[in-house]
Amino acid sequence: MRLIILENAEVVADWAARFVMQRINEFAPGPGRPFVLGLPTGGTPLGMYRRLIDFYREGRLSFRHVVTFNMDEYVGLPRDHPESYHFYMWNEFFKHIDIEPGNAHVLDGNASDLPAECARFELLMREAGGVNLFVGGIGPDGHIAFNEPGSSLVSRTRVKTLAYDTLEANKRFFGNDITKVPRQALTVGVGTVMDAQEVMILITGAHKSLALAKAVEEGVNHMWTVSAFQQHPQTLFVCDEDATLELRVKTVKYFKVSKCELRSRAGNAIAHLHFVHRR
Ligand SMILES: N[C@@H]1[C@@H](O)[C@H](O)[C@@H](COP(=O)(O)O)O[C@@H]1O
Repeated sequence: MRLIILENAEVVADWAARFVMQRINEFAPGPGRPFVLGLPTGGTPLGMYRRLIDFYREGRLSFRHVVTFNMDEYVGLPRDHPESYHFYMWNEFFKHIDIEPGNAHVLDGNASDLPAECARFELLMREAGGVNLFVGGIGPDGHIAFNEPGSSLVSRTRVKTLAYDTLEANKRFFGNDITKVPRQALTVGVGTVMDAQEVMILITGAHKSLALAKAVEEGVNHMWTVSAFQQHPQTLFVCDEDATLELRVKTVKYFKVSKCELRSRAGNAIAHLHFVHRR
C-alpha cells in the first residue's frame, strides 16, 4: 500500500490524471488490446476528469482503445436526471474525449432485472480481460463505491440499500432534501475492485480524515470497507493535507513527499513514486 500526500485537492486531481495518463500510455492499448479503466463519480474526481480532458485536447492521451466501467449508479433515477451517474459521466467526461460510446459502461439502475444487470456487468469486465486500473472515491464513512459499512469484503456487483450517512452526504446534490436521494444503488463489490490489477483511491477534505485514518492505520474492517485495500498488492491512496488530520504524525511523516520531491513531481511523477513512497 502506498499513501501519497499532496497539498490540496487541485494537486491531487492533477497528480491522479497524470497517473492515469501514464498507465494508459505505458500500456499502449490498441485494437483487440484495450486498457480497462474503472471510474468513480462524486465531487472528488471532477478535477481529475478535467485534467484528463486537457491531456486529450493537447494530444497527449487517447481513449480510443480504453474501456471503462463505472463503480455505481442510483436505482430508479432516470438516466437523464442531472444527478444520475450516467449523466455525470457523459457530461463531465465522456462527451469531451474520444472514447467509443459502446466502451463506456455504466450500470443501468433502471433495468427491469437488477441482479441480472449486475451479473452482466461482472461478465463484461471479465470479457474485457479484467480491470487494469480502478480509480475510486470514498464516502466520509469509509465506503468505497456504494459498499456501505457492514458490506462483505468479498462482495460482487449487486443492489445495495444506502446507509443514512450516505443519504446525508449526498443530499447536497438533491437540493439538500434527503427524501429525494434514491434509497438504493447498484454498485461494484469490494471483491470486484480487489480483482483490478491496480487501485487508486482519491481522498480529499477534512470530512474524509477519519475514514483515511481507519483505512490506513487500523486493521481491515468491514465497517470501513475501503480498509480492505490494505490487502491489495497495488493500492495507492492519494490524499490532500486536509484528509490527513486524523492520521498520526509519524504516519504522515513516513509517507510524506518532501517539498523538493514535490517540485520535481511534474517531471516524472511515477518514477519518483517508486523510491519516494514505501509500499
Ligand atoms: N457512491 C459514491 C462514491 O462512489 C463516491 O466515492 C462518494 C464520494 O463522493 P464525493 O467525492 O462527492 O465526496 O460518493 C458516493 O457515495
